[in-house]
Amino acid sequence: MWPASQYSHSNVNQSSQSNQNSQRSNEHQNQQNLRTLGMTSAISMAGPKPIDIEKTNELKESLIPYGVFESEAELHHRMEVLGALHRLVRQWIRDLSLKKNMPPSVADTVGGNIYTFGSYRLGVHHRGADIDALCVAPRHIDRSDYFQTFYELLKQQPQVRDLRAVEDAFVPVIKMNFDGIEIDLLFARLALKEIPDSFDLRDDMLLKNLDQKCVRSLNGYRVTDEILRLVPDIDNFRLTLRAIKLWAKRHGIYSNTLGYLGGVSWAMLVARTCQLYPNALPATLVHKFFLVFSQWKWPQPVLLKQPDSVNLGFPVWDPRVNVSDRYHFMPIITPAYPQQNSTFNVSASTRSVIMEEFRLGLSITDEIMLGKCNWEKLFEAPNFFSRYKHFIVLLASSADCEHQLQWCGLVESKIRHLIGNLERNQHITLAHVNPECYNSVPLHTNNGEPLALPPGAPIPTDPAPEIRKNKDGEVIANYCSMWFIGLVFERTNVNVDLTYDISSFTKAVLYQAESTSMLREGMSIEARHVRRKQLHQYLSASLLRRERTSSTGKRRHNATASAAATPTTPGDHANKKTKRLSESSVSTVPRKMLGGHLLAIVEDSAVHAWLAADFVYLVI
Ligand SMILES: Nc1ncnc2c1ncn2[C@@H]1O[C@H](COP(=O)(O)OP(=O)(O)OP(=O)(O)O)[C@@H](O)[C@H]1O
Ligand SMILES: [Mg+2]
Ligand SMILES: [Mg+2]
Repeated sequence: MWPASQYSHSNVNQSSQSNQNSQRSNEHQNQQNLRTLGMTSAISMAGPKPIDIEKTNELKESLIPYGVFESEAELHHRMEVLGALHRLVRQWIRDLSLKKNMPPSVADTVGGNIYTFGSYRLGVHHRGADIDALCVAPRHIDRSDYFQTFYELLKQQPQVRDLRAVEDAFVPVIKMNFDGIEIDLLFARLALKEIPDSFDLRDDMLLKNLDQKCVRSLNGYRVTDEILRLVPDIDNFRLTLRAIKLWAKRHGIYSNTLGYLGGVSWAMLVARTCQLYPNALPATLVHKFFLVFSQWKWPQPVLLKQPDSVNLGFPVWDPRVNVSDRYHFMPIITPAYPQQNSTFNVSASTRSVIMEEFRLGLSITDEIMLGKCNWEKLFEAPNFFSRYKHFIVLLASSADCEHQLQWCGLVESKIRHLIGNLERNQHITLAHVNPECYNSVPLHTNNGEPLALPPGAPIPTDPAPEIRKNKDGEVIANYCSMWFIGLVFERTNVNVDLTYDISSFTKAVLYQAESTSMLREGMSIEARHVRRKQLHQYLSASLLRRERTSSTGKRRHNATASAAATPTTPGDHANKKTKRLSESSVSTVPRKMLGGHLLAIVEDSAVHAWLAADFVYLVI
């Protein structure tokens, strides 16, 4: 039987719900008060005034409607899921040890553990968030075993859905949905004969002789552990971080993949704020967070402590040594050896979007602290779609639900390269990617067969429209996901050619899919320019209106617009391009071919563009 208490210290989620945990945080606080936290002394040691207590209570209340806190039953379910996973790991390691000719008496003692990290371990995960966990195995169990036999074992479990292995990633991971809970499970093999039950992974020397992938996999746990140790008061840190994470999600700047900040980066910024105001309460800490980071002199790094001087030869972030580290836009450095910049994906565009949000956050929290408005204002989602006149819509389609999950993962992980390409275009001042992924629901005919429609087309009823089929004559369902990028141009009345920026991106994605044998029939990627008034062709009016209503987390929208985006197969582009142009809403505009590029002369001199996977031309 899996001992739940084994995890009570590392897995407790809301400290207010656990005496044991708040006891731990008090002890922790006392220890922390004895030493200076962080790289500098505190900005203010001031304790709370009655108004801070009042504002903090209001803050806590205002978070509730957003599903930030889980119920006891939901928390309990997570513990059960972890228990089941732990038993599976133990069973797998034992069976495999026997298969590797280990005597049963020894196989019974080699152990193996699950360690949680990330937001769940920090105690700040919101409802529906994933659990990040690390499977730690003794030395005779290999990474290849993990991706073969353990994967197979998981596959046999009736509670496991959406199982996928990402073996060649920078940090290899098995992802799954275990009885309703999303799990990211990493693997590390230690150079030890056995892994005792409550084994501590803090010792840097454990990393000696481990391979890079194991070191990176252990890093998440070690970082989370260190963050908790480096904040002066864990409860205040947690509530502040919950508020900041919610704010960042609502404002579309929560995504490591897309070049904004991910959970661990937000945690470190909040931890630094807590160090600078060690006795402040969450309301003040949220306010000070915006004060500190709206003024931060990037690329000056954010560090939670003096980096360790361990030297085991693993690469660490150090701009004195690595020239490339000097070009990072917003370094936020993890506190455990080997220290890394957690914001490697941030670009000039994403940093300017984040900084603008910090400034707005400061002015709103100024008002809140003065009693001029309440916390809801901080969590109001700005309307992304009314902010820009021009957008690029990126469409990723495939023929099957499972393919779509994989395909979207790959495309999303590459979007920052498209942003990079657009940023380098001299006519573009800002390329602002919205981290939301919108899904268009496959449409069906009266016979229940799937249906694809070109953008802008009304949904036909009778006669039944053309059904897309593969080479074997089977009907192809169309799953299409969309991302939107808002564009700001430097000026109007110039010609802007985005052909290369777009096509180099789509080609690179297709190339990668092909070279990793991921590409399947029906998978396609396409980028189109749309103007604000054309957005209704992609997003339903209610969704466009809903921009301001509440919801948390990374949403996957169903964008049931009057028309679903047209999926294409990679070989389809040439035909589709001509077709799309002739169907375009600007078909009355005179056109002529210029040097292989279509030039559109737009009478109202507004920006116009046609984008295809391999063709883009803008006239401003
Ligand atoms: N860019 C990164 N650099 C360093 N560590 C990272 C990075 N991204 C993820 N990690 C590690 O993996 C952990 C889990 O990542 P994940 O994206 O699930 O974030 P999280 O902190 O758990 O927040 P969320 O609530 O969004 O899941 C992080 O806490 C961190 O330890
Ligand atoms: Mg997580
Ligand atoms: Mg995760």
